[in-house]
Amino acid sequence: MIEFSHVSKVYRGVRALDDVSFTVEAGSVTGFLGPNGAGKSTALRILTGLSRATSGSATVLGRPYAELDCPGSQVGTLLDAGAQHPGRTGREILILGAMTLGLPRSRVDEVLDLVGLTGREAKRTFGGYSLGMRQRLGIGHALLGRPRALVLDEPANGLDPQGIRWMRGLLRDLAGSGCAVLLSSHLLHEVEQVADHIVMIGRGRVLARGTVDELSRGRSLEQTFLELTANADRSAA
Ligand SMILES: Nc1ncnc2c1ncn2[C@@H]1O[C@H](COP(=O)(O)OP(=O)(O)OP(=O)(O)O)[C@@H](O)[C@H]1O
Repeated sequence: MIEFSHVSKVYRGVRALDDVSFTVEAGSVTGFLGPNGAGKSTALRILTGLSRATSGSATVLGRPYAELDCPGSQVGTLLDAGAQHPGRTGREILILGAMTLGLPRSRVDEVLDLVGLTGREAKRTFGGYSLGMRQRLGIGHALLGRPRALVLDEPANGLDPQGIRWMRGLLRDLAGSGCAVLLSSHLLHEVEQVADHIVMIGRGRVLARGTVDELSRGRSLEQTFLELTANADRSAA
């Protein structure tokens, strides 16, 4: 469903990704974990056609993102919740997204309901939105076209505890209906609760992948994460 195959990316001498391979199956949530600068955003940008791999390939639904027909209705993406015009209202942003995808306006109301934004909040301009509201709107925007794959970069960032619980339920429901969900996060505890599979990267390389149980091996996921990333730092030094 989502596949990275031997993806490497070099930015002017900086190796941001080094031979990254993993898959995300339909009907599952994969948490993509790594410390700052590990290469998570670079990988997600390559997957969604915003950046080009130096070598290797990344595909969604069997094809590179740029080659998908109407990608917005097949793959939902949220890479930067702040990337909207500050003068547009939340509703206008969703209406524009719905129009681009050829969807009726009724879908906008469904999505607002799904992400828990009230009619009053939807009438406010994006510039006045809190980070949590931006995340909710961004997730709603990603879901407009009822995509079969969802790619989210730090979606829980800025959400309050109720928001985090809401998102967990939403992602589980989406996976339950067959969607392939890939999300990056720093929130280990949160990822532990929502993900079926984990991929840990450090310094651009996959350090470990497997189920939460396989990776934590009776300890906390945090301990495994800290140990693996420290080892990666030591071997790079
Ligand atoms: N456009 C760019 N030009 C040069 N180097 C870049 C560029 N984008 C990312 N990098 C470098 O690539 C590496 C990976 O960065 P990336 O943003 O993918 O990491 P990340 O895991 O998403 O980090 P964070 O959790 O801090 O967002 C870093 O060393 C970063 O400095």
